[in-house]
Amino acid sequence: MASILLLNCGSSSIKYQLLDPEVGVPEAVGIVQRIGQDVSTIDHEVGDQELHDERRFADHTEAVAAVVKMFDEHGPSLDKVVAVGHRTVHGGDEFVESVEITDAVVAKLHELIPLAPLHNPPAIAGIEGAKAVLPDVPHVAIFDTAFFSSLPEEAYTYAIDREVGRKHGIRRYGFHGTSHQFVSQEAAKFLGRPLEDLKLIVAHIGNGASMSAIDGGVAIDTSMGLTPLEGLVMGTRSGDIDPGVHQFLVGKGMTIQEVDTLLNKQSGLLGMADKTDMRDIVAAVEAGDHDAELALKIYTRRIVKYIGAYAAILGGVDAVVFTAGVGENAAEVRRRVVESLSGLGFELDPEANAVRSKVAREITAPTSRVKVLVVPTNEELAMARETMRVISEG
Ligand SMILES: Nc1ncnc2c1ncn2[C@@H]1O[C@H](COP(=O)(O)OP(=O)(O)O)[C@@H](O)[C@H]1O
Ligand SMILES: CC(=O)OP(=O)(O)O
Ligand SMILES: [Mg+2]
Repeated sequence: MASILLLNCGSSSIKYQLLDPEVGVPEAVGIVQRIGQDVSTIDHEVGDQELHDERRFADHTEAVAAVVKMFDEHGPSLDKVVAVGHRTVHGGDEFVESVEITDAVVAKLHELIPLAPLHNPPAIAGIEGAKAVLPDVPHVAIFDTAFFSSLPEEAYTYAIDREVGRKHGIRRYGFHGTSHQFVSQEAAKFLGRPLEDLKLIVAHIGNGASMSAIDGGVAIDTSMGLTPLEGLVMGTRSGDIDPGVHQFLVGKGMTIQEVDTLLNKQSGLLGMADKTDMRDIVAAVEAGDHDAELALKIYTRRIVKYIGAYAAILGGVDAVVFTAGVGENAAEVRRRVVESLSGLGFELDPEANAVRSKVAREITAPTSRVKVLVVPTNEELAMARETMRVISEG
């Protein structure tokens, strides 16, 4: 029995699991939410016990301590943990694959904070918090950016002055890589075809959202860029926008910091319709709310645009794959996207699309020119496997 503790520290949350990668079924699963707000919550599931607590966690350090306390009080014991895997969003140029975390690695992660200000500080807090409690086991950093280190030069280079680009390391990195890779492998298994033969478009649509074009298992393009702001419309992020907006708003009296906060935290679904959660958006649309309807149209249109672009870049597409919180659960989003693509031969199977399930499934009709799949992601399982690989090779 080799239990691995997996920590996925987001900007305001920590998702965690205790998992033996060979068994695949978690021994414990939990989530801390609304870290830093007036009331935070922690939910810890072990066996058929579901524990819930509400308290303020001022930061990720306090939240990690609360997670450890849950394990101490309700189990399972962390004594048999052999390694800890940490989701680490930005690896920059420095890290193109997972690494065992040393003090030097933590120092580099600090240097990368400007590239992922919402994501890297929580990861560092998670690493420091978990190392304090489990100092004698290896800790492994698994980078969102690693899977996209295969991007061709013409996909990762921005069309700006090349000296400025090189000097400051301005390039597309791509994020959610662990999920894009895992889901593409699962899609190949579902289709019963070798991944090497498949042209796939993966849409990882959660609170943060990104798409990728994957040719034979290799990522050749992705929608997130230097930072996790580019690309799709997200819960609070604008995604693609005219870069001229920055200068324009600064001219109107905003500071560049305020513009950055606007685009990262006050835009997307929240900015357009006052709600970040797709369940609330869909409910508002059903109630006839015009802002929510417009937000959903903009949101789905962006996904449709990327599908068209990536089908063209790939030179054909075998399957489009939806995953993550919205992709797996929001049938209305999938319906709108697939129906918009009818001109390209996409044909939705409405009954299959309405099914709620935790397993991979197809949601298009047998006559559809392109298959559309829903494939649940499991970043924690992929992270556990990766952690085992690093420590056994280490
Ligand atoms: N049943 C549901 N129907 C529609 N959307 C859902 C449902 N459950 C979750 N979501 C959406 O998924 C999002 C969370 O997705 P997730 O992949 O967990 O995101 P993240 O990892 O970025 O926190 C929520 O903000 C919500 O918009
Ligand atoms: C990189 C990123 O956007 O991550 P998340 O979806 O967890 O916010
Ligand atoms: Mg996520």
